[in-house]
Amino acid sequence: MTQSLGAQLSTVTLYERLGGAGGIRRIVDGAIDAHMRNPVIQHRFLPYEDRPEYVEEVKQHTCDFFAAGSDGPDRYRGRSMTETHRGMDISAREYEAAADDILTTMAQLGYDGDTRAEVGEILGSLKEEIIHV
Ligand code: HEM
Repeated sequence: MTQSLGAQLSTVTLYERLGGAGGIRRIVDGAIDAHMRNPVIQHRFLPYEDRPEYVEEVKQHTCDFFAAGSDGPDRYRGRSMTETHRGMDISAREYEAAADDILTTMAQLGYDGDTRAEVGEILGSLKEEIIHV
């Protein structure tokens, strides 16, 4: 019997639909580039421009974080979301700008609406751990 689309989707992890480690890396690279150009949040990221090794480390942590959160391999060794963003006093507007950058990058890379919505939900679930902490 042919599987319904819903049943097929439930057997393919989000990690696989994101294109695994390579796909996630393209999303993270594109999103960080977008953050650097986004007037709402660029001031948070531009100071790191002259620390390429550190940016690479944070990008690697972010890739591992996305992998772990999408049913891929769990190698995340970075800090918790609250610990990472504590003291930055990130506003809801800044949070939305960062989430928009990620979802817009995904649209530009050709990810379908369902996959983008799923990532959007995961991002939404992290909001309270990131803003005003
Ligand atoms: C949308 C949801 C967000 C997620 C999933 C997220 C995730 C992460 C992760 C995984 C790291 C690396 C942690 C580590 O290396 O230990 C990180 C670092 C960072 N994030 Fe976020 N973040 C989000 C939103 C934001 C927002 C809205 C801002 C500011 C407007 C922000 C600013 C930063 C900065 C500046 C760093 C580098 C911190 C440092 O090491 O000094 N993030 N984030």
